[in-house]
Amino acid sequence: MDARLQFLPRTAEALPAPALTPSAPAEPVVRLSRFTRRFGDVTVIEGLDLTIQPGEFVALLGRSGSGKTTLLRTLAGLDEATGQDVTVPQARAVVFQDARLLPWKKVWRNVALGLKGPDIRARAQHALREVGLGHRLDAWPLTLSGGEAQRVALARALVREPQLLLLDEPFAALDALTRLRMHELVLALWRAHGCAVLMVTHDVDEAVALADRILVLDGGRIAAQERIGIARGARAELTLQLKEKLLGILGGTDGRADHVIPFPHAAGV
Ligand SMILES: Nc1ncnc2c1ncn2[C@@H]1O[C@H](COP(=O)(O)OP(=O)(O)OP(=O)(O)O)[C@@H](O)[C@H]1O
Repeated sequence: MDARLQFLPRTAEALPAPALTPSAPAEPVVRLSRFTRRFGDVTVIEGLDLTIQPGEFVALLGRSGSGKTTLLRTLAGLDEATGQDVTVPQARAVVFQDARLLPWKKVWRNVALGLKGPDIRARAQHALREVGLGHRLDAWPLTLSGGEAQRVALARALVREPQLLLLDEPFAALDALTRLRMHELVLALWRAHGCAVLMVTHDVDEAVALADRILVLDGGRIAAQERIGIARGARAELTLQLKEKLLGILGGTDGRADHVIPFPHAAGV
């Protein structure tokens, strides 16, 4: 790890989200041990170990086809993990690149999907307020912008109070300004809810801006990881330095990990 990253003090902003009690050593929310996934003869992930602590914000980078979505789908329970040692919390939620709203259900009903009880509209309303869309409760999904639809998808995830929030390139389809606003929103929601986050992204800048820890998946394993022990507000000057390092690992030149020339694996972690 870069010495500058290692020795800069952690500030309050960089500490885990507030729902945690620092005195109680918490169990990890995710524990994968020697996890392997094959599709036919092709091994996508091999012998991968991964632990995520409560309240931790982890970004997962990797070239196209490196298995990021496969790993995320396993953690979401959407892919089989037969015979594997996989520990994930029951309370988990996923947000994909596209919002996947049901167009025939009003916005609040999309958020409340699967919830039970007399107060589900109020719960959906609360979640929609959190993402700044309290006024679009009765709107139809097709009347929303792309950014608004992703906010609804976030509300739908958070209304379930997940211990683990899985984000699969959630901002990739948004314009640059909307993406920056969504970064601020996700950080605010993460702090308010105290859940652990695993975010798949191709965007090194996004990973540096948001995460406590960045993992690079390559060759079916975690090829590198970086911990960022400084406040998010103070990261701008580090971005270039860290970006160069991560792009070196990914073998890229333009900030998008899927546009890169093959590069030898970095040292394991
Ligand atoms: N259901 C499946 N059947 C067969 N092969 C699959 C299946 N799902 C994924 N794969 C293969 O596994 C590999 C990893 O796919 P995955 O979608 O996890 O990669 P990724 O890192 O998320 O890629 P991208 O960045 O392009 O989204 C790819 O080669 C893909 O073709």
